[in-house]
Amino acid sequence: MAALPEVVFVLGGPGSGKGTQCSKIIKEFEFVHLSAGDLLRDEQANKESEVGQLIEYHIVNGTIVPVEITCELLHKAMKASGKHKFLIDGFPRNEDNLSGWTKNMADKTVVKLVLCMDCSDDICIERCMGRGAAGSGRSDDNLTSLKKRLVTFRSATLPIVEHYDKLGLLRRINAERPAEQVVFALLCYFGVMIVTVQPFLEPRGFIRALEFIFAIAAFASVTNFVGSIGFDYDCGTGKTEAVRLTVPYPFHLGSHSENKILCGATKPTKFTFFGDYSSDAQFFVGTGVLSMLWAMITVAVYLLGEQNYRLDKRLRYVDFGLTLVLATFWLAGSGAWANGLSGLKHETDPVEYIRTPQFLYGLDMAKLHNPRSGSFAALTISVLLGFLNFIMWTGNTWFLYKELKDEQGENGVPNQSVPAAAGP
Ligand SMILES: Nc1ncnc2c1ncn2[C@@H]1O[C@H](COP(=O)(O)OP(=O)(O)O)[C@@H](O)[C@H]1O
Ligand SMILES: Nc1ccn([C@H]2C[C@H](O)[C@@H](COP(=O)(O)OP(=O)(O)O)O2)c(=O)n1
Repeated sequence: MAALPEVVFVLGGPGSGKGTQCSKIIKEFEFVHLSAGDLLRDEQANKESEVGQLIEYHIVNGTIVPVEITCELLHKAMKASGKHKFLIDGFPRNEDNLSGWTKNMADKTVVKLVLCMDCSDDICIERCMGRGAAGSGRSDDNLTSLKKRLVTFRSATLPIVEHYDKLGLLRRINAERPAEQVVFALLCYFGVMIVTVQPFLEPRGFIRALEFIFAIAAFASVTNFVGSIGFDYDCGTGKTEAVRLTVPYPFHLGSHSENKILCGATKPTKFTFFGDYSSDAQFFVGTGVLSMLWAMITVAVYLLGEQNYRLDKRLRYVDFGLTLVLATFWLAGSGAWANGLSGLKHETDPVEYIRTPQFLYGLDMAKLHNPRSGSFAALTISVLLGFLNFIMWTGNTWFLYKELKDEQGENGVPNQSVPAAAGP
């Protein structure tokens, strides 16, 4: 099922800079800017509109137009854009706006964030008067309308701001600073809330973060493993000496030997194993390292370049292809490593070891007693982690495939692939 359209509301007093900042945000982020005030002014300017006069009355008096009108205009504009992410400025402005939105749009959209532009009345008035003097042509950029609008903002809009604050969706911005500083703060919020967290709330990003952790866990449990077996050596003087032989990664047992001085002898005794399980272990570890690297690269891309990732289909095909290859590697690697581990356990069984004279160099086997085996649990867990990785990478292949397919429009045009048009 396709995700619901996302909405960021931008609130603030008249002249606080909502429109100015929205037009800067959409240059950096793939959002469509919809200004409730602009939509109402356009409707009011439409000679055929039945509600034009009603809108004009509210605008001049600084009061709020009934939500049925505003919500329908917003809904129409959202549908007409064909896009998925909206920056809605100047809405919801009162209780009526909020309940109308909740009734008609709450189940069709997700509100991701509410930005509030904090600005003193004096600065708001100064900016709106400046906007009027610069030729905005707006019937409400005059002192009388402005004073009424500020009263409306305080009495009707601030409770809505508080409502979103309680929901944890509100971000306040000091809008009195120069526009460049304000936009910097806003872009940080967008970066953190929209770009950083969002990809990890979707299956692709969430599973990729888990894959990163589980790939490390899988190969680290093999590379960090140092197993051991032990037994006692009878010195023949009533004394025994404990012998411990290590079984280190990469488990090329034939080339690993240990020299031990036993019972004060002048020459050391060489102990070795037979067998080679290094190719199974190294293939498994290699798959883990490759997976970790790919997960790291894609996590960085999701974090810093989610938009580019969505826009560039080649990137998504590469992600899909490599994820599929790594899923296959995990299956092959885990299977091979499970088989290798069972051979390794057999080869390093201490009971067998002390009974097999040809493995020992000039040792009297009758002097070896009390075989002790170390724990291989970490390696058993690594096999399980390998198969878990296989399941995750296969699952992610499916989600990446679904994403590629879902975002394919009717004519093969990706639904979200075109950056938003510049706003007003
Ligand atoms: N940070 C700012 N510093 C100075 N002037 C600003 C700033 N932000 C906006 N303005 C100016 O103030 C006026 C009102 O801005 P606008 O974005 O239209 O506000 P709003 O949409 O909140 O009514 C515009 O003339 C704009 O150029
Ligand atoms: N949700 C809304 C938004 C605006 N209006 C009306 C009433 C407002 O005073 C005017 C102008 O809104 P606009 O957002 O353009 O005004 P400012 O950007 O805050 O100066 O439109 C409304 O009735 N309901």
